[in-house]
Amino acid sequence: MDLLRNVEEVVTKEELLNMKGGLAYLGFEPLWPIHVGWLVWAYKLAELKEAGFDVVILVATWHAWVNDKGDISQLRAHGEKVIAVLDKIAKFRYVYGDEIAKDPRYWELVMRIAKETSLARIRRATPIMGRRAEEVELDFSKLLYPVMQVADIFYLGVDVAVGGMDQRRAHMLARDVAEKLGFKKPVAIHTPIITSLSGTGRMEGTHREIDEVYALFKMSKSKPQSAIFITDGEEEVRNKIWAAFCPPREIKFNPVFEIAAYLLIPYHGPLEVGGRRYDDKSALEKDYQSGVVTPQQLKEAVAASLVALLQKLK
Ligand SMILES: Nc1ncnc2c1ncn2[C@@H]1O[C@H](COP(=O)(O)OP(=O)(O)OP(=O)(O)O)[C@@H](O)[C@H]1O
Ligand SMILES: N[C@@H](Cc1ccc(O)cc1)C(=O)O
Repeated sequence: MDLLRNVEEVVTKEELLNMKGGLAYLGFEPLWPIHVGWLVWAYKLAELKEAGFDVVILVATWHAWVNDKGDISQLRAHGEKVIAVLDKIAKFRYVYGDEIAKDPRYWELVMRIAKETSLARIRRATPIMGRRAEEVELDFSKLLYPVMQVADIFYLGVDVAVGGMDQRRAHMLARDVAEKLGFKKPVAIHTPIITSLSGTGRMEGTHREIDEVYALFKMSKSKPQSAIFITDGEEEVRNKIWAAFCPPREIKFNPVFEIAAYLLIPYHGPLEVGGRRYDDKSALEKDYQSGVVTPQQLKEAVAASLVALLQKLK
């Protein structure tokens, strides 16, 4: 099993390759319906499980409440629906944020981590909650969110922290604080992010770090027009893909190409495009960039394959 395939970044590869199993974790804010971007990490977690890791998923009810996504009981109900989909991919273990928050030891960890962290660093970590630093100024609880996410890692005893690229600041903070507090330093695996179906628009004048760019322009359930939901029917999927941003010969921030490259080819391949079969993303990349594969061909192929994949998860 190649754990390094279809990941954007591993910190560090050597540490991961030297591991013989351990606890891998990912957290999500439970809100239904989820979009297809989530499948990228779900399949990576399934690979980790297959490789012998114990995989625990944190249903982050508390964090989602802090992030204004609903009250705890509503969020738990959303979480159940997400778990029903993940169950079709692999049997993972689940813990709930509101359960671990009942333990005083959890809050002791929060305080110890906060003591080792500057306010400036916490402000820079807000992409992990899908927000810009300016947005959290009026609600102090949101500044505790990154500290809680790091506390989750130590509380659960995580060896490998998994998340999309927009989550990297939590994991880098956990690595730094682990050293200061003498805790186990987690390896971080960051999976690729699928861009919003409407693309990024014009990005000039925005000198942003890459994880901020991802947080702003990713396919996101907060922007329903940007996303293909797991609940979308065949016609909806086809219409959305048909209308999606998909510039010819351009693969960067091209959501249709990314769905093919990061989701369909690795986990539901091979992908049949314009009469050719692709079981490796670099071949499709080359053919798309040279114009051998057109946006229309790519859209047709992605829509058909995605409809079939979603069918399996319903
Ligand atoms: N577009 C995407 N492509 C790939 N992974 C994603 C995408 N969006 C989110 N993720 C990953 O899914 C996990 C949950 O993220 P998050 O709750 O922010 O997703 P979301 O559904 O877009 O929510 P929101 O709209 O509230 O930001 C994180 O690990 C994140 O990196
Ligand atoms: N920050 C994550 C959710 C999360 C919450 C707590 C964690 O420990 C990990 C992840 C997101 O927005 O999706």
